[in-house]
Amino acid sequence: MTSTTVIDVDRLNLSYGGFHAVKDLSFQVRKGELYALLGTNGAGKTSTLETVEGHRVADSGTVRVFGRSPRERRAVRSRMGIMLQESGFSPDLTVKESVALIGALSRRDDAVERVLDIVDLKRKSDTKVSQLSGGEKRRLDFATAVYGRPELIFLDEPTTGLDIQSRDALWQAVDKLREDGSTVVLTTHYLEEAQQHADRIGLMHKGTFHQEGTVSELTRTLPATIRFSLATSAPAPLPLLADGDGDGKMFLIETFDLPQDLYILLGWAHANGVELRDLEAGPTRLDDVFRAISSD
Ligand SMILES: Nc1ncnc2c1ncn2[C@@H]1O[C@H](COP(=O)(O)OP(=O)(O)OP(=O)(O)O)[C@@H](O)[C@H]1O
Repeated sequence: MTSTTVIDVDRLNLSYGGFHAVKDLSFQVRKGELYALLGTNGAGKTSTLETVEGHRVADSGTVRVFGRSPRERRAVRSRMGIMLQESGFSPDLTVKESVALIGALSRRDDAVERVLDIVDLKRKSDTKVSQLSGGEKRRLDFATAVYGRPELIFLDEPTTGLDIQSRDALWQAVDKLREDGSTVVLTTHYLEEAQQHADRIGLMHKGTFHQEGTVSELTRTLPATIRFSLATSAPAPLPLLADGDGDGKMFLIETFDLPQDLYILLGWAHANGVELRDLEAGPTRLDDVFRAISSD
């Protein structure tokens, strides 16, 4: 563990009765990183995060947050902002009262108006929680992560139920928090958001990491694809190994060097006067990595 390590999980094990939900899991999150903990349903993400947040006790292994046990609530909790899947604000409180309550509970300093502005709920300040829409409730949940600019922020499926504008606004706010030095741990099933925003990803499956690394480290394990069709049969043999669709007109090329193979294919088409119809060159996406592990 170095001075820049914010979270240090070492050989964590968690069980429910006889069911071993998290198995010897180790990872670290460094200061300023956005670390995405992703995985298949039931992989153990929530159980792991609950332990890191100090809500659950490990069966074995150690968890350190800012170098201390997350169970040391006073020392550690005031430095964390946790946006749960549902915060459970009292339905009878107004939005403004709920945000003020976050301040009181977190013991962090901030101005309620500033937080309302960031989560775009100023116009709803005096509205009761029970009268908010699903997306507005989600933005109120986000206030728990924003209030007092916590050093460590947990975002548990933060954009579920948000429209595209609210999503963009949330990610802008997260970017701003990161500029101010916050470290972020994200879980989400929206893989394109993780692909776009995460520095590193821990990909869980059946209680352990299937892979861990940057987006490019994860996606480089699978080939990218080039797809096209030909209007007529090819006048010369294709320059690359391709799968056809049976009638010889649709082709799929799998490649670990997309720019190079695209260059070769376009050069071949040009030299032979061939029209490549419906040409699509797609880099490997996290979805592809996911599909590969889900079929294990
Ligand atoms: N209180 C509990 N009692 C028994 N089993 C549990 C309990 N909580 C979780 N589990 C089991 O532990 C495993 C991991 O659950 P967990 O909620 O950590 O997964 P997850 O990765 O967050 O899943 P999801 O993406 O579906 O939310 C699952 O198989 C789940 O059924």
